[in-house]
Amino acid sequence: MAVHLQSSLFDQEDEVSTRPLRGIQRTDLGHGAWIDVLPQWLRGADTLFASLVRDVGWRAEQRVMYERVVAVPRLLAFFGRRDPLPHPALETARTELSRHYAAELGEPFTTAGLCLYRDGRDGVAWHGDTVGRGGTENTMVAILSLGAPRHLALRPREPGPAPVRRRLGHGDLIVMGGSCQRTWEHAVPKSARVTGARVSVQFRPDGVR
Ligand SMILES: O=C(O)CCC(=O)C(=O)O
Ligand SMILES: [Fe+2]
Repeated sequence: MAVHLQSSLFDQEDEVSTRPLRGIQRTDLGHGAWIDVLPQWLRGADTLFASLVRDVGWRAEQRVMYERVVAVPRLLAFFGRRDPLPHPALETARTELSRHYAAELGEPFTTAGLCLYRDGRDGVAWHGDTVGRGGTENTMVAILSLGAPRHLALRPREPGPAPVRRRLGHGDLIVMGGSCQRTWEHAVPKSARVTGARVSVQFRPDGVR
């Protein structure tokens, strides 16, 4: 697949590994929601990005909108708890996240959802991950971002707290936690300023979608 990785996204270590999660910074969003952010969590992000773009069986999806079938503007792949992940570094990343959040989350991260945003015309509209337990229970969704930087925008469902926006760069980690999936919504807005492709890897516990 012809996707473009900016040459300024330098992280050209061949070996892919994660840095300690110790320094992760929490922001309380209000309404019981929070985000944790750790820039440059991953070393060797170029290698992992290239490998995922090349090796993952990306699927185009369609959905019905205003009675018409339209293409979902991003490519997708999903790995359930028993599926081998498409790169060993993702297994390590999932294990590290499960260890770091064990006490607070009370269960491990198990599944991995992958999205490929081919350029700035791809994006995802406002939503919460509420298909499963995230609609009724506190949970966590951890996102590793690779490739061209994109914004993750967050807004509360009920008025009160101010919306927030985080620029997710190559190798960055963001974790949405607490009530975030049911009391807030998130989106990756389309943008004419985006210069290349981005891969997002979302780790979730069982039953959260
Ligand atoms: O691209 C991202 O990091 C967010 C993806 C997302 O919100 C989702 O797939 O549910
Ligand atoms: Fe989401």
